[in-house]
Amino acid sequence: MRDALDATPYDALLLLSFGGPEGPDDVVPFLENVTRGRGIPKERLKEVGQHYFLFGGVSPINDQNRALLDALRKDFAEHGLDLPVYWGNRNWGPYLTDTLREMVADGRRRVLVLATSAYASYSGCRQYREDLAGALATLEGEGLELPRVDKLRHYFNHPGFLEPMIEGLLKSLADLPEDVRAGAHIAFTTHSIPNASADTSGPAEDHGDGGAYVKQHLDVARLVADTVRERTGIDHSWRLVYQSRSGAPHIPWLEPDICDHLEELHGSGVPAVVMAPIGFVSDHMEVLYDLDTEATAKAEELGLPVRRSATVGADPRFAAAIRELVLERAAAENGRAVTPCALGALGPSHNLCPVGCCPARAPKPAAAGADSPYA
Ligand SMILES: CC1=C(CCC(=O)O)c2cc3nc(cc4[nH]c(cc5[nH]c(cc1n2)c(C)c5CCC(=O)O)c(CCC(=O)O)c4C)C(CCC(=O)O)=C3C
Ligand SMILES: [Fe+2]
Repeated sequence: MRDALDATPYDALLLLSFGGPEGPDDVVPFLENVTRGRGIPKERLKEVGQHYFLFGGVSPINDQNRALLDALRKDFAEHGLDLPVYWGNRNWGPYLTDTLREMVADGRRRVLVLATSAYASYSGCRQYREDLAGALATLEGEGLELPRVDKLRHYFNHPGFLEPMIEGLLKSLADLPEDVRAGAHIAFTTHSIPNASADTSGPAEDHGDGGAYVKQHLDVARLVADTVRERTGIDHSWRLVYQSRSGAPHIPWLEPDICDHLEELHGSGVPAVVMAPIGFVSDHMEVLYDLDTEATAKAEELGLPVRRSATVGADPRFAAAIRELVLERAAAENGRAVTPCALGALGPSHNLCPVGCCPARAPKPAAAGADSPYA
């Protein structure tokens, strides 16, 4: 029998995600929650609403988070790690504030947060930290004793995040017709963000020359492409491209867009493409609509064979990686020496976001970082 694992000082893990509508009546209020104070054009919102209505008003993201919760609980139980796992969202129920209130009622004092975003950026990191601060402020206003909240480091370069991604990509390549397979190009995709956010993503030392967001994605793309070459013997061409752009057209966002990229590839005689959404943790709406619907229709129009590879989702290797990250962080908090696990050229990401990491346009309190107003 294995020794029980110990996550002290932590007494709970909180899965913190985006949230999504669960039926047609939820779509408009959900989009209002997402875009409150963010200046997204009305036209774009109508369009995005249609994406959800196309799927019955249901985002797949909630079921994927339920599957991830199951995978985490199963993995923890199998390894004798007695750590309760909770779930709260930024934009739809179960709402973060309600979950945190429930955690306080259950007596949780040291909470470790797993956000469903693997990379540094305002949208993928600080915005979640702002939501945590907002939830803590609400609970403080209710006179509750606040738990201490920490956030797990970015896991984009953890083998448990990368291995399922590589396997999915190999599967998609194998699924292409044989005559075009060897010549297939890999389009690694992630969410486009404003250039200004990309340039200031990550700690200050990364700002300016593209920022941590692009650097981290390029590191993953290179690693995955290298591994595919080692395993297949084929050197596929690849590029990091972007999807799901919103915001006003005159504001520069990361480019090229996947659809423009497909057109360009077709024009230069590339025989097939695999789209690999390395920027996302699960097959949620951005993947189902922007890649599987829109970009796939574009490829069909061009007569370009295309496949889309799977995201990690609730893969048991990802759940195991989260367990390892939890134990790694617990050891660090206890002052024990640990060797953080990370592949690629960048090394393990910081445990505590430094002051000025992924700044917001308008500064707001953010928890679980060096500038947190909550210890
Ligand atoms: C970096 C990043 C991630 C990856 C990291 C992470 O996963 O957190 C991500 C994930 C997601 N984004 C999602 C949905 C939306 N994002 C929007 C808007 C925006 N996203 C942005 C960035 C990101 N977004 C940005 C810079 C905006 C512009 C407005 C702003 O500055 O805040 C809008 C408004 C309409 C639109 O413009 O599209 C929606 C509906 C969903 C849920 C999907 C589902 O329901 O299955 C998920 C997982
Ligand atoms: Fe988004």
